[in-house]
Amino acid sequence: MAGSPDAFTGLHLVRTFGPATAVRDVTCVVPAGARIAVTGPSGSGKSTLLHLIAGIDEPTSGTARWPALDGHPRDRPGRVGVVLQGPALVPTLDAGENVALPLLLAGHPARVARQAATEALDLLGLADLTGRLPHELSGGQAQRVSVARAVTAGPDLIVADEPTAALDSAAAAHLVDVLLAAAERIGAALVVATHDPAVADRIGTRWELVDGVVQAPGEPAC
Ligand SMILES: Nc1ncnc2c1ncn2[C@@H]1O[C@H](COP(=O)(O)OP(=O)(O)OP(=O)(O)O)[C@@H](O)[C@H]1O
Repeated sequence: MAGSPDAFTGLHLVRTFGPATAVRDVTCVVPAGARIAVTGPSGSGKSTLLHLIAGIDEPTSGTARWPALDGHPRDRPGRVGVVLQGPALVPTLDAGENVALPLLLAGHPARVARQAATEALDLLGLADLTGRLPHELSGGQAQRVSVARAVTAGPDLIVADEPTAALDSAAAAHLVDVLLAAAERIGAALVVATHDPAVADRIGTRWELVDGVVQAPGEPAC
């Protein structure tokens, strides 16, 4: 998407937790429509970097910007879609209600939110799951519903932290299909943290994190 503003830019991002430095001077750009896999060993800072990119955590120093949003994600509900590790659906709401939630929180009327949720589930081939409660879903189905929830408000950027971690290889492949299809349909950039080389290969550009620093041989992060 040449000419479109970048989804995210990070300048000298540092995030420390007490004496531990999780992200160490990362300068990176997520262009509009990009497909980026963030890989690296356990504890290398993948989740921390993704939280900074999603705007759900603040850097200790450095600058995080979302040019496509013209503001911070906290002030632009639904414009950054987030899929977190593990079960993240509200257990008392059915799949359709979970997917409608970001729009309800952004102040849309219930009827509009429910309609958009139905369309998001439909587009991703998940319509048959609409009325099911989270405990009636498999792990893979729950993660696919989480993707629908992340995209229902039409974000510019989708951030998914180890979305396939608890899934077998077939369910992981299906989840990647759903993520890529969702990003394509809404024209969003996609950043996925993963341990799984097969998942990383399908996403595209790879950022390798080592000890809080992005190593991206042949494919600079900035
Ligand atoms: N809230 C926190 N409080 C203290 N330390 C933290 C916190 N979050 C992360 N860390 C530390 O920061 C470092 C990076 O953690 P992070 O979760 O970002 O790595 P990761 O690459 O996502 O790991 P994994 O692949 O195991 O999920 C680790 O040393 C971790 O212990």
